Amino acid sequence: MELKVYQNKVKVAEEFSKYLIQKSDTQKAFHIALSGGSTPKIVFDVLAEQFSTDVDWKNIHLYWGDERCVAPTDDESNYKMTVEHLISKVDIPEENFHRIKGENDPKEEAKRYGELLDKELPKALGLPQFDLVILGMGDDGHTASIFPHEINLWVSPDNCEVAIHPESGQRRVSLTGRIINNAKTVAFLVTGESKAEKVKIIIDREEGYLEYPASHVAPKTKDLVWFLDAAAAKLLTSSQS
Ligand SMILES: O=C(O)[C@H](O)[C@@H](O)[C@H](O)[C@H](O)COP(=O)(O)O
Repeated sequence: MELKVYQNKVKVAEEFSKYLIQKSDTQKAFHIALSGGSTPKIVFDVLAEQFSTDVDWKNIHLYWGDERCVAPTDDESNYKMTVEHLISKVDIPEENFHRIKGENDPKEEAKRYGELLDKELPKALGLPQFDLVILGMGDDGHTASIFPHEINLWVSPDNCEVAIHPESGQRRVSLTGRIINNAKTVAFLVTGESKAEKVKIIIDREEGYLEYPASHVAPKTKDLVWFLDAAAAKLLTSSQS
């Protein structure tokens, strides 16, 4: 596991953009699972506005790690956010992005998307393999849309599951642990003081850390990188950050 700590959200966004450019510069299809949330929004803005010509978008294939069960025009939609902050600003072919259809019946969509991954992604150890999975982490330690109250979904035998937001009751379709941990690389994008306590508990494996889904992110390749701002990393000892 590697920790990369930067002064603020914009610096995290700039440095992650450079990291993504370096990782995806392979002249062949690069499959990414995107996250929702406020941190990726800033990353997408910076990537689109400062680095769009540095990425060979025809080789980039975008998927989502989770999606709210809402229409693609709904302000809650991760797809809508990604279109507004990234897709609409870069020259990525229409056939290169594959949204989770939040307007569909959740169970049927979880099945459909799971089958899409089986069909479209390269395989490793018999499972679909992303080149890069981008994850956020909620204040409660959730990641993708696997929440602490449904942590059993992490070990689902399926590629995708239907989850329920603990406060709003909103249904979501989420990748499960078997796909996330089969990725070549997983990058957390975590910023803000509200994350500091869980970042410390999870990274230091403090008592009770396994209650938090984010602590179960452990790619088999061991290629796990945390991009943190100083606020989210403030409780880590200096040797770690
Ligand atoms: O659909 C979502 O909301 C995200 O996938 C979710 O898992 C997000 O990454 C965390 O809630 C952190 O969000 P912030 O980046 O806004 O803190």
